[in-house]
Amino acid sequence: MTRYESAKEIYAKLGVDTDAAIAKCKEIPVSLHCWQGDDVTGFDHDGPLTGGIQTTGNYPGKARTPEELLADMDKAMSLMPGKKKINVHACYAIFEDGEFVDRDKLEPKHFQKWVDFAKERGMGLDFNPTFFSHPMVKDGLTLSSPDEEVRNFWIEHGKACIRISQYFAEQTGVPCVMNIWTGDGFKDIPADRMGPRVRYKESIDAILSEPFDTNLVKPCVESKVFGIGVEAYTVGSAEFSLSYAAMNKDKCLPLMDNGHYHPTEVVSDKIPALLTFFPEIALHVTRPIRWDSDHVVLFDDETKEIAKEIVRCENGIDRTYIALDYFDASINRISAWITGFRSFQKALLDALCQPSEMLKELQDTNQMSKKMVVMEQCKTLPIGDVWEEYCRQCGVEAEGWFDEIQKYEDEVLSKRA
Ligand SMILES: C[C@H](O)[C@H](O)[C@@H](O)C(=O)CO
Ligand SMILES: [Mn+2]
Repeated sequence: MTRYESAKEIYAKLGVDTDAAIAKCKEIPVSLHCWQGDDVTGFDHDGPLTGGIQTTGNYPGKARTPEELLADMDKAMSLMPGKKKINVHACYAIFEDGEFVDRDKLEPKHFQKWVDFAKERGMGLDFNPTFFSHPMVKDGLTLSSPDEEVRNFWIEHGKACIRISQYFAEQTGVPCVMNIWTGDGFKDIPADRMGPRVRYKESIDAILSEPFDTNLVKPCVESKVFGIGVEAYTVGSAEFSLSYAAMNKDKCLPLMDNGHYHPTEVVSDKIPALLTFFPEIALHVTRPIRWDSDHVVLFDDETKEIAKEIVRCENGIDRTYIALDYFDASINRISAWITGFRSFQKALLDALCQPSEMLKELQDTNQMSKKMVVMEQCKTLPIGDVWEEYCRQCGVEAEGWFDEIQKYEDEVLSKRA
């Protein structure tokens, strides 16, 4: 008997069909963020990363060109099991022959290489307007700026991104999630907390007035508690973003990033709360350490709980758009990509292998002692053997893949100046 056959029998005793779990896991798309590959630099500016987020570390070999980034992404994806989408930020526009247009003038053609790349690999694309690392971020503000010229520039950027998202969806045949996040806020106590929020609301309204097919483009608003340099006040707070999405349910989704809340809050508990009211939601899965530090996602307790809620909630898998969002510049970036993606895949597989129906029944019949005992039992089930089988069926190694990364580092990354 193989290890998988033995594991299958152990799970079956709890009513879990591991073959079905493996088959389901292969169907769930997880969006891989292009920005882990170059520390959120992009191709449309030379300046540093600014606007409330920060990468730390200086590991050699970062991608410097579109060709290098796409090659690195390909290498990373070749070692990941499961279904992927690709998440692109607007600052990753690829210009041909010295052409340059500013963010308010971007067109689908500036992302044609991304579209070709995704289509060749049978993947969908997600998109993000880039409201940071740009001179039009004035006094730390974009869509909420009191300066009309600044606001209009960023509204035009947002509208351009809606058109590009629609193009992505039409080209790939897969809906495109378009996430609006700005770092707008203040370092110290504001005198006017409402004015920026009213302007932010009106600016998002203006962006979403751009015509688009709501079946193809899924605009989201991402909240945040605070960012570097804007410690006192964030315009797009949790209450603001959730209220905006709730009032515009027909064309906007709430996006929760699990690094964007107070450290004792958990997104796993917020998922069923939001799915009670919203037809669809979106997630950025990350790993915060003390703050929104964007460490590489691991197979840790909260990651497992997030996956369990996606799987347990009514049609949660079909109603949740999952994307990863982390950027570690202190380690091999391709290894970071793979470790985070695999960790979330593992969490999804683990969630699909839980005896969820039985546990729910125990809860609903108030058999809490037995529920606790079974939940504890589940923690030592042989998920590693199911993972091994999942990876085998997906054509990748379960473990041992780091040798490939070391080889790529020696042969390719180390040659980059
Ligand atoms: C680059 C992303 O848009 C960014 O990380 C955003 O989603 C975020 O989480 C900012 O803290
Ligand atoms: Mn995020």
